Amino acid sequence: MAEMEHELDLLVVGAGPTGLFAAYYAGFRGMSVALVDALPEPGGQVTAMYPEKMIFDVAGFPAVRGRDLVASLVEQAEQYGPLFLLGRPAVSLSDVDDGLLVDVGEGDRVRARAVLITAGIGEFSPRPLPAGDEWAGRGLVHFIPELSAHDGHDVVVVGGGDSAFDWALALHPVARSVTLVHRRTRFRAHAGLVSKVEELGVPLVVPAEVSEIRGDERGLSEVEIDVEGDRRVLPAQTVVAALGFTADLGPIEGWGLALEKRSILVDTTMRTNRPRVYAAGDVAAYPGKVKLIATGFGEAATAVNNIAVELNPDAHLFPGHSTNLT
Ligand SMILES: Cc1cc2nc3c(=O)[nH]c(=O)nc-3n(C[C@H](O)[C@H](O)[C@H](O)COP(=O)(O)OP(=O)(O)OC[C@H]3O[C@@H](n4cnc5c(N)ncnc54)[C@H](O)[C@@H]3O)c2cc1C
Repeated sequence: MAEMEHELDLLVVGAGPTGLFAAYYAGFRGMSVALVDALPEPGGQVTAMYPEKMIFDVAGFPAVRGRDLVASLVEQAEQYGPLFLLGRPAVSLSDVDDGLLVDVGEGDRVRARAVLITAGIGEFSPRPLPAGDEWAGRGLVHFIPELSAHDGHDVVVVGGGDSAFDWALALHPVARSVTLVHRRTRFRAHAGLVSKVEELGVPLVVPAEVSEIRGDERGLSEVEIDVEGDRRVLPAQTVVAALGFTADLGPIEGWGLALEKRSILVDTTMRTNRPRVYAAGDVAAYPGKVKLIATGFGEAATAVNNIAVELNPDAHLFPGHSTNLT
């Protein structure tokens, strides 16, 4: 495929809650914007780790399910038609005339007048399932963007933490069967969550390890597990390897930014030490920082309004009230 170069006012690196809200805000301020994320789905930590959990501390929502919050953020951002580049890591950052050039993999680049890094805790890599990671994308998944894709499936969930039990709970109403397999007899998951899954009658097979995944070109069809030396075969069209994620700022650490531990130092305008490069959300550090969704939203607005002035010195820092749009 031909390599592409996109040219925009603002590139947002990371489509988690902070990046999504920043994309909305940049559109509201009249900027053209692209969002790049290494994950194939937007929503950052919320989508990857707790889409089914209720969140109670997002302003205006007494309770909101993770996936619903992400869907609303996407809908809000889409009003201004941002370009989504998903499943693409931002690899390098270099200065060019009047802006910055970011390599987003596969030879594609984004030329932007400013860059806002909302990379959270970095790129996630799921911990692999040793006995079958070659089935990834063919029935083996590490997280589930759309529950209905597993409608009527026999599902084997592997893991013993909160996410494994969250997936078992979420899949139970749609799947034909759900079985949870864990290599230890004790679970790291919250006891209340374990009880809920037990009450649903989901078999918890412990101590057991997946020894082989089998199937054909259409996808996987069964999972062989080793239960203390006994081999058992479970039918499965989906295996959820909920073994956790490792997160790493990766290439961003080499972008010449002032860092503190694994975060990017910013001033009160969210500006980093590199011209026209800003940071917000979990990845941004300053004294007194609190890493929460609510904080990221405020920082996104601060960053984008300051970027608006940096790109157009005649613009006002205060954006006006969104209520004036109607
Ligand atoms: C289990 C759990 C429960 C939580 N519960 C709550 C809660 O109740 N309330 C609350 O306020 N917060 C909660 N949090 C924290 C909250 O999820 C984070 O504060 C929030 O997700 C931060 O959003 P963000 O957009 O800044 O970063 P993230 O959500 O981390 O998103 C960053 C995105 O950047 C992408 N990225 C990173 N590096 C690159 C790169 N080089 N190129 C392309 N993309 C890249 C990542 O793939 C990711 O999608 C919880 C977190 C966890 C793990």
